[in-house]
Amino acid sequence: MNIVVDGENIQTEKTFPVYNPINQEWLASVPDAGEDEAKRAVEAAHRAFHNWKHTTADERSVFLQRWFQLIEDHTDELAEVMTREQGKPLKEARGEIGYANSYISWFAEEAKRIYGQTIPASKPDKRILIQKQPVGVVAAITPWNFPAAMITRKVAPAIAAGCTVLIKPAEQTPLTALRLVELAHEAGAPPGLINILTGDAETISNVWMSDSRVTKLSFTGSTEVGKLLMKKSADTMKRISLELGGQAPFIVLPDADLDKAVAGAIASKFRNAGQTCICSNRFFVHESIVDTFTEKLKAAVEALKVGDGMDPETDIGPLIDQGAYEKVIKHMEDAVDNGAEIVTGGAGDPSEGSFFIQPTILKNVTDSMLCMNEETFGPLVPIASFSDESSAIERANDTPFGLAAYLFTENISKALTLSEKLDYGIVGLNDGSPSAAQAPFGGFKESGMGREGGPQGIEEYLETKYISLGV
Ligand SMILES: NC(=O)C1=CN([C@@H]2O[C@H](COP(=O)(O)OP(=O)(O)OC[C@H]3O[C@@H](n4cnc5c(N)ncnc54)[C@H](O)[C@@H]3O)[C@@H](O)[C@H]2O)C=CC1
Ligand SMILES: O=C(O)[C@H](O)CS(=O)(=O)O
Repeated sequence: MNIVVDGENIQTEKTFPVYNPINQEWLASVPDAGEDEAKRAVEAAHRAFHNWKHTTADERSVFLQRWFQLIEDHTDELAEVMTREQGKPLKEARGEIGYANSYISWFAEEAKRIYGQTIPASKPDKRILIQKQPVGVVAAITPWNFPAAMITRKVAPAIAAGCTVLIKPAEQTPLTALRLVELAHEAGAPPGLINILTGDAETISNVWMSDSRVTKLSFTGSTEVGKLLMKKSADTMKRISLELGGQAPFIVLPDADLDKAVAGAIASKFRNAGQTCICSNRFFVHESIVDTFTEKLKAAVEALKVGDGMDPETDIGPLIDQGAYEKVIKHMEDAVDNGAEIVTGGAGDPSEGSFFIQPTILKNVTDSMLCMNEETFGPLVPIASFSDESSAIERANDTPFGLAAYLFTENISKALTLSEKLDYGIVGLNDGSPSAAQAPFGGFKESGMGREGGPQGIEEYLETKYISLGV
């Protein structure tokens, strides 16, 4: 696989391997780009920006539609690449390609709706005109858990807005991103519009973060790295969008439809083997229904099949690496050591190089346990009970994170009033799968800043200018 800078396929002397997380099988070696390539990419993107920003909305939309169609036509191929490098089940990978593509189709339309304004002036001899202009060269740094969607969720609005892009995908999952960029060039991307580098994250990002020609950073990943990049953005005052960690509460009120709540728990917890930033992480279930809910959830969890993502029957693949595996086991063991009980699951596969963990439910969980205070990022369901709603909301909000929360109730006034009290950017109300390209995805507090998707998503790549006209 090649990286692409200024429309050219580039190889480097040094490369690094990409492995299949299910068996550590070598899949490919990709360029280990460094400072020189990172600088070349900025040159290319900056040069291309001075052309791309003058394209019409229709021209940008037509390019995005062509890219969309090529991705649509290559769904099976892209999904297989993703499953092999990331481990998620093929059916989920196909779903992600469709989800990733929905951002391209959404912003192919939004490109044509970048409206300005005129504002009535306070003086008769003035006219006030508001315009939106592209922010410039965008650095996009993305995580391994959604190797396609996290690319298009940034690149599509940036291009629609008239920007050019520098992409650094996660080292664990570069192959999907490289293939997406290949297809973008088949769709007619001009040289320098989309540049993608694989290599040492710190080396590449240090070049981009210190170059004032890079005017925007869009990052998705851990809060720790997000904070680091936010600091590095200050020297050149880059505009920044950060989609960071989560620690979603999942609250079940006594009047909830328990079948809906169980379906919502499965959807919000086990997608990508629990490796999504909006996965439910802490379950708060009213004491009057906690036993029934737990039994129903146990039956649903025990029906999930753990295995090779290439097997169409598989529901849960391996975790991405040893570190991810060890973190989930640590959370599980800490909870049991402090009094939690395993309802089902509880086993990992300790054989070397295997990162499987059985989907696990813990009951009698208390708020002091690690799994209730850290993002587990794995197939673990810690269930704590509550007696009154206000304490449940208070405990749900008691975290530095504020990305997604889930609430199940059939009482509409409780649904609305309690959703309003949840300090989260996303609330799944009787819904375990809130993500959609039409919705502004993003968090409060240390879960990040800015929004991706929805009408707000393109604003991240636009500057607002007003022209004061003397008449
Ligand atoms: N809010 C959201 O939408 C999402 C948040 N996340 C969060 O990210 C974490 C898991 O994803 P990871 O890929 O492990 O996160 P990560 O933060 O380690 O890596 C994300 C990206 O940042 C790069 N990176 C790592 N260290 C860097 C540095 N010092 N300078 C510049 N770039 C650097 C990586 O190469 C990768 O491309 C979890 O905490 C998860 O919650 C992940 C996906 C989506
Ligand atoms: O990386 C993630 O966890 C995604 O942002 C979640 S989603 O948008 O795919 O739901």
